[in-house]
Amino acid sequence: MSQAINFFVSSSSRSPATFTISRPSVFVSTGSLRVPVKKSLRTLVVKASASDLDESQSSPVLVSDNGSGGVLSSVTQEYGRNNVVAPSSDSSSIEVDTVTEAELKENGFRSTRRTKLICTIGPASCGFEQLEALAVEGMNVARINMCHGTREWHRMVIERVRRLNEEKGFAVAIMMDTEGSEIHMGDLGGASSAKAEDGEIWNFTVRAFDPPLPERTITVNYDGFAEDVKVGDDLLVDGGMVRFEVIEKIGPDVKCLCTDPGLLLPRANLTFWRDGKLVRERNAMLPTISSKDWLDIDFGIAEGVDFIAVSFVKSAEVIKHLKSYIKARARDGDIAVIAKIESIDSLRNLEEIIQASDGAMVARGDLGAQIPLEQVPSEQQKIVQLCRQLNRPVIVASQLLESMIEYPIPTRAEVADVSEAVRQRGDALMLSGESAMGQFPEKALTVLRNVSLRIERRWREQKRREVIELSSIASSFSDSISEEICNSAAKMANNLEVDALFVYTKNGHMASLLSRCRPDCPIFAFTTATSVRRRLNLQWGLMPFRLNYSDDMESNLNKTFSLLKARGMIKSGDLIIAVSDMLQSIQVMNVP
Ligand SMILES: Nc1ncnc2c1ncn2[C@@H]1O[C@H](COP(=O)(O)OP(=O)(O)OP(=O)(O)O)[C@@H](O)[C@H]1O
Ligand SMILES: CC(=O)C(=O)O
Ligand SMILES: [K+]
Ligand SMILES: [Mg+2]
Repeated sequence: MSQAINFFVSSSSRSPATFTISRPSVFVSTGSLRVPVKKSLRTLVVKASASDLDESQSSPVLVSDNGSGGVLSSVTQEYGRNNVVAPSSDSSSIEVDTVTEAELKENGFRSTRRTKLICTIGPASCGFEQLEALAVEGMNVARINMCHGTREWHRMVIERVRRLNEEKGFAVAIMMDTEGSEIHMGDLGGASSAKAEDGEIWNFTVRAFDPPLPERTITVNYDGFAEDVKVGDDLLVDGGMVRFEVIEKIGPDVKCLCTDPGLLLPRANLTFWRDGKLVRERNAMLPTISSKDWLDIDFGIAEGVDFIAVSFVKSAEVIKHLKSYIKARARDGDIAVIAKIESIDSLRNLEEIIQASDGAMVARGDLGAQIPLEQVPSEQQKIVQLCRQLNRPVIVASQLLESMIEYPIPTRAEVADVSEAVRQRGDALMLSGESAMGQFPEKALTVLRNVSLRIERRWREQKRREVIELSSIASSFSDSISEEICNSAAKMANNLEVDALFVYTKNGHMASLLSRCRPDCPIFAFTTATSVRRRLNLQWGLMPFRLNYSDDMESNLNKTFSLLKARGMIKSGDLIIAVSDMLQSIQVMNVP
């Protein structure tokens, strides 16, 4: 007979709620239905247990068959009996971005990309057609960096992305990245770059100038700079791209000798080192969110960005503060806050920072200017793993394809670096200069996409399941149930080799719990809110759909099946597992 495990869990919406897992078992018996679910020889035999057919128990049976065109469960049997079919005349529709739809149709479920891609938008990518080309190529999130450009410029980019989404059916989310108040150079008086030659003396000053700047002059944003540095200190631009030695201090001016020549870029980061150690003087006391950042944050809230990435986070407090600020001000209060891990302080308080935030970014550019470069890869791995444990999306950022700023193909080493980030199963990869001001933004994105697809496929083919043991993160009993359901559903999905996981989730939490398990199949996440749908764009393996649905899972499933079938995105016989945060159940079924 079929093996069923029934859990009785209190529930408000249905009477009496039953949580049932019928374990599929291979057996032959009259009345059971045989369903070939895969091309392999495996056969799923399905039968409703007595309790499942009990009319008083309206919860669904979980393993079911579509042999006769219906889904077998107490509820769907009613559909079958009364010839109630899925509400195909339902006027509501299902929204999914055009890229996901095309990918699904062309390559099928299994081959869709799981790793998400972020592009920093700058002069090389801000045109409507350029943005469209990136969206077509798979950009999930567009990042605007408030270190550069005016608010008007950023508003224009946001408007274009929105228009692209509305007119062309994309679902590109927007991430705003704050400037933060670490020490950096000014904007070079409008020049795009300046060359510092070996042996030249440059003046680093905290004085303000009207452009043009005097020759070999660099303005510094931090007033305490001239007091904090000492003669003999090393001054590193962008973590060592150009190096100077402090030779003289004259009031607000600091004379520096160029010891490693190179190109100075506007607003480049500055660090100073004494006896081989990073100097953290009063600049360590600078606020993480400056007054300019607060204005930018107000701008981001007003524009309704999806994510705010906070630069140079030092502690969890600033994240908590920003989250409550957003909650009080944002219309739907759901801008996700991403903690950028790019300083020594953020590494010291890593766990509490990630715990407080809605996601994290391994911002390797500035991180590599604060810790020895050889330490960056292990910190990356640690952050990626910790985010996975704590169920926070994680972005690996900076210099992934740095050479593609100038060249149409990447170096082998860059491809290896991207592969490693994909292999670590980070949620997202980010382009910076490559897409903001490089010569080949689309080509760089294509490289990220192709490497992601290949590594993900190889992983699946090798059946390299995670060794990572996911610890429980739930803070309430009901969260524990959700977590157990998602862990079990993901495991079942792998073992049964199902085509897709379906998750019905109002706030996205169940979807993220499934994503955390990194299952072999893609996860279709159905949510009622457009903002949640965009936010889920950042998470590994999730394909976010917007759909209106009810508390009745059976009708939701039928509605989804008919809408997706009509769009050619699924077909009869596809095997899926469905979970939802309304009715805590796991259902395994073939698409009727
Ligand atoms: N909006 C913009 N306008 C002009 N140039 C930009 C813009 N955004 C980015 N860039 C250019 O692209 C480069 C890389 O972008 P990126 O966002 O990584 O900035 P960054 O200066 O390295 O700072 P961060 O540490 O915040 O990432 C920048 O140094 C800048 O030259
Ligand atoms: C992305 C970023 O801020 C960095 O790498 O420093
Ligand atoms: K920034
Ligand atoms: Mg940075």
